[in-house]
Amino acid sequence: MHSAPPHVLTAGLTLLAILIAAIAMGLFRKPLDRVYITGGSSGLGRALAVELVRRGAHVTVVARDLRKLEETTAALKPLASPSQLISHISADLTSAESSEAALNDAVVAWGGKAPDHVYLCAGFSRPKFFVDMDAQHMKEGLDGVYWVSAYTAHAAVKRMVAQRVRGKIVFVSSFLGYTTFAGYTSYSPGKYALRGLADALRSEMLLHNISVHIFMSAGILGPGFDAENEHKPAITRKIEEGDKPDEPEVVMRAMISGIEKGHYQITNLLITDLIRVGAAGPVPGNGPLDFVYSLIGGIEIGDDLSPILPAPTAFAF
Ligand SMILES: NC(=O)C1=CN([C@@H]2O[C@H](COP(=O)(O)OP(=O)(O)OC[C@H]3O[C@@H](n4cnc5c(N)ncnc54)[C@H](OP(=O)(O)O)[C@@H]3O)[C@@H](O)[C@H]2O)C=CC1
Ligand SMILES: CCCCCCCCCCCCCCCC(=O)[C@@H](N)CO
Repeated sequence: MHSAPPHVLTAGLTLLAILIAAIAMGLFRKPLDRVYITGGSSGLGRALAVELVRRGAHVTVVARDLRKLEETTAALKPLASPSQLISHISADLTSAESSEAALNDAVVAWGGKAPDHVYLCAGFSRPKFFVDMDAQHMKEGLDGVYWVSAYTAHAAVKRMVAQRVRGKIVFVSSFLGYTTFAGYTSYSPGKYALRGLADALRSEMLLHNISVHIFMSAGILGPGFDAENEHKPAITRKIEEGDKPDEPEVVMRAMISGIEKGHYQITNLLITDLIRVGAAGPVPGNGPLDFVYSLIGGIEIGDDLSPILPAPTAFAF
């Protein structure tokens, strides 16, 4: 019977003690994800902030209204452990300068490190007939739907690539970024444009190990939806009866589940999938069911919405 000589035992025990101490000090722990959420003070963005704080990330939310932001971080902090950094930044993201400044502010808390997850949830919608709007309304549409995300994506990608941070950029477009109808002449252009940006960026970011996703959501209940409904033309309302909007938490789960499945274009409604397979272009699909969708989605409906509308179409303009 051989037993280990005492000096080997001592060395082994010392190594073990060092290992236990290192684990206790968190030396082998993966650093927490640094998450940047635009539009994080309301609706989908806020639901996402809550979820990602619960999952243990550092979370910074960005929006304009400081009061809503303060209220949001006050609700987030009790969900976080002491090591998680929770903060907010007030900025109007429709300008390139303030978008870059907001991101610069955010990274200070992370020791200058770029975010590894960027969620672009900010956006708004004011449905109106084209004939009734002025040039200012048209411009605000593109600013508040396209530029509000494009500038932040640009600032974030520059930092992430420079620092070789692998991560994710997630755009939030809409069902109305594939197809559209009366009432959305100031909204759909920006949501289509986001898809054009994301499609090209997805391809470029393969070179940098950054995955790009775009969420083509159906209706989301909440303050944004209430505001758009105040002035929504009756025909717009009527066409939308084909969609039952969901609570932000439900929509947020569909978005996260799409990301986890590795989907590039994420959907949360069957009609969106039918339209996606016809409209998506040269980007990855979501699996074998896409073929089935394309058979149904290929049926031409033109301007006759009767197969999908719940009632005969008598519109009050
Ligand atoms: N609601 C719906 O039915 C649908 C919505 N979407 C899209 O999903 C996203 C979330 O929608 P929803 O949950 O309704 O959002 P909400 O309207 O509830 O919240 C919008 C958020 O974006 C912020 N925001 C808006 N404009 C700016 C700006 N210029 N600069 C900085 N922050 C801004 C708002 O804060 P603040 O005003 O303080 O700046 C708020 O935090 C949007 O992009 C929307 O277009 C897609 C499909 C359906
Ligand atoms: C030409 C083809 C027409 C087919 C119509 C069928 C069903 C209607 C589904 C409408 C879903 C709208 C969800 C997105 C809403 C949105 O993004 C805004 N609420 C913005 O906030």
